Amino acid sequence: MVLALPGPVTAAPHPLAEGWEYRWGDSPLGPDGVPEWTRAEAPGDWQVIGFPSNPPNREGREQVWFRVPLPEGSWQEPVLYIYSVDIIVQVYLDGKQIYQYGTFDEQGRGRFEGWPWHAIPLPEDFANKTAYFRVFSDYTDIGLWGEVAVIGQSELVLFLLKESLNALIVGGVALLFALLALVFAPLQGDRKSLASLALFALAAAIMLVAESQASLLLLYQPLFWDYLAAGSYYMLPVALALMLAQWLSDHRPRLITLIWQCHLVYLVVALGLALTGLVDLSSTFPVFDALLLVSLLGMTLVLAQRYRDLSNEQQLLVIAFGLFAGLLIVDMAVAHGYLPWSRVPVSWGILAFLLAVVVISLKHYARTQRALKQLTVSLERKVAERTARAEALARREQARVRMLTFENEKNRVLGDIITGLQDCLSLAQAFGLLVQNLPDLCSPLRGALYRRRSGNLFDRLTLWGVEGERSSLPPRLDERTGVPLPSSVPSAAGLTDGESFDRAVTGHLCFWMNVESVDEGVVTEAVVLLERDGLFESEESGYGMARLFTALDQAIQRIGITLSSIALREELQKFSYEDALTGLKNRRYFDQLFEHQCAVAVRSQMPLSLLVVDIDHFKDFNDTHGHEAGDCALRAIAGVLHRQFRESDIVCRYGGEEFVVILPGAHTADARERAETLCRVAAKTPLLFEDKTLAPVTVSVGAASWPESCTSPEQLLTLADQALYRAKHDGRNRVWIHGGQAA
Ligand SMILES: Nc1nc2c(ncn2[C@@H]2O[C@H](COP(=O)(O)OP(=O)(O)OP(=O)(O)O)[C@@H](O)[C@H]2O)c(=O)[nH]1
Repeated sequence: MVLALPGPVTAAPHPLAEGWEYRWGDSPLGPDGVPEWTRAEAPGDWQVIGFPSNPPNREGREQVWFRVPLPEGSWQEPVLYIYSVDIIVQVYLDGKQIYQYGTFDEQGRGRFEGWPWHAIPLPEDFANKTAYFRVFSDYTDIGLWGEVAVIGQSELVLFLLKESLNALIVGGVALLFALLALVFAPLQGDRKSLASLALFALAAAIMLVAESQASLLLLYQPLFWDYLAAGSYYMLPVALALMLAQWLSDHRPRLITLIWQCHLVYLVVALGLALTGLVDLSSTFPVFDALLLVSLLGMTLVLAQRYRDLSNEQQLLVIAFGLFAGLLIVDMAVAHGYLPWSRVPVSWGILAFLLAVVVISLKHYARTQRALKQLTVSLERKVAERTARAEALARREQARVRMLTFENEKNRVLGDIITGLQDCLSLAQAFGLLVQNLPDLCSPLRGALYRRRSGNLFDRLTLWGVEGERSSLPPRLDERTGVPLPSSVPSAAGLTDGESFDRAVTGHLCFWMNVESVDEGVVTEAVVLLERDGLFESEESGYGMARLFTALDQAIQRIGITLSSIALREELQKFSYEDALTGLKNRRYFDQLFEHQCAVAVRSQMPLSLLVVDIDHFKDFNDTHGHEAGDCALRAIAGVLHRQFRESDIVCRYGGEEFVVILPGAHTADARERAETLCRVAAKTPLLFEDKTLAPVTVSVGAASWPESCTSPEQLLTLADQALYRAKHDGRNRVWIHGGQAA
């Protein structure tokens, strides 16, 4: 028993710690209706007891009397303060009932009406008088409970407030907790855990306030506060077990689930029965306490088993839980009289538990903040990376669009070049066109076009984009420039790797323009060298350069193919104008050219002569030496003709053993002289055939000149032919000039 009140000082509270006696049973009433046991002289067996609670040998009895002498002292408005009574009481002094709590029936029984504190007003002359207490209880405990003291009315209020202070403060803190947890529960990930914490804190707050003695100062409704205290008290194990279930969510023991379910059911059933009047609220406490004891032990057992599996934070909570549970058990033991009465600081256990939660929550908060910070940093980094990727993609896309536009433009230029080339009759004409248009195709790259002159030597045909002096592109290409020569590069088309070109010509792009001819097969007819600086300097340069290179390579291959067809056509054309046996121009060529030369002569008023040359007795020669020898003779005379006349003269085989020579600008005298020389040289030219030297053949020549022989140059052939006839007729191996004489 702890009486927290100060010692017996006048005007100070005086605890009634001594002189208590008890007596089982109920007093008979005297004729005046006053219980006889309130008279001092009444016979009876009063037993001494340390404190008027739970006298020994109860044996199911529900009625007991206590008495105590009241102390001396002077108090302002003295009251007899009793913390509480199990469960109803009447107080007598001087044979008069001075107080009653609860209703006693005729059998001296009554119902539970709450556990309020009692302030029993005392008359002024109470000193040294004996106070009698008639108590009824069908509860486990019987008698007075807590402090019993004489105290002044105003001191009592202060005393009650002081005693309740702890509970009120902790209750307020717990209520704040509950509200915070309820507010944050919907926002946090572990909302079940927070919700059960909120439930615990709320139940603890209500319990502490409802159980505090100050609550009755606010509202003197003992049963209301007791129901509130009971409900919140019964809710505590539900909230506790729910919290444990959350902590052990990985391996939630069924026992924990069973505990909170049982307590919830008990709460509803007990309060329901008490509220409907089927049982007294007081009688629900012992059962609950027994259940709570079992539950606490069960929870402790589960936690002890799982203690090692728990995190440090959970272990801290378990320790706080242990403290709280221990205080609860002590409180129960005090309440049921197993331990002497004292104020058990259950509120401190609740506070410790809540503080542990605060510490952990703050730690969690700090950790969450750190994680959030890290998440923010990593998100920002990711956003930056994605932005950079998107920008790079956009730049690449822009470059691709530029490239496509560039390629489209180049394809158009290439198309024009190919169309132009298809109209060309000769390679010379084709290269003329390339000189004009290749810069367009290759721009903005600076470069030059080289054409093979002979062997491995290439002449620069054109240069674009740079001043000649400052160009790194050489005027000629040969082995010394480092450009791979056609003979050492079997297939330029196979080289599609820019690096190969780098190795070939450092700093330049080099393209081979291959042309296929009947005579020589595939030869590199031209080389295009491009300076690679200045274009696609961005990060996509590798990509752009590779595409550009591929596009140009394909374009130049197409040009090469087109040039090949021009070369072929040129060769075919050459063959159609050339006599295969002698290599001289043929009659078709003569016909076209003679007409042209006639026109030129008339236009330029330059003289024009024509010789018709015929081998004499060629039939006999063939017959004598054979046709092969005849061919040999034809080639020999062709050679003489080729050597005897100038570049500007045109020598053609007219057919069979007959030749014609057009002499632009030659008068009759010139024609005569040249024809006579021809006759002489032919007659002296030995014929080598199959290691034999045959006798030379002679030729007869008929000649005619414009304007001496005729008015129109077109008449020259007829006139020269007539002259030839005269030369033959006159004996052959001679020259006959039309309109003149034989030579
Ligand atoms: N071997 C060879 N003989 C040819 C060729 N073209 C024509 N001839 C021959 O040339 C001969 C021409 O004979 P003719 O027209 O009678 O004249 P000719 O024998 O030269 O007598 P003249 O012209 O009067 O001196 C024929 O026998 C032809 O077969 C040729 O390409 N090769």
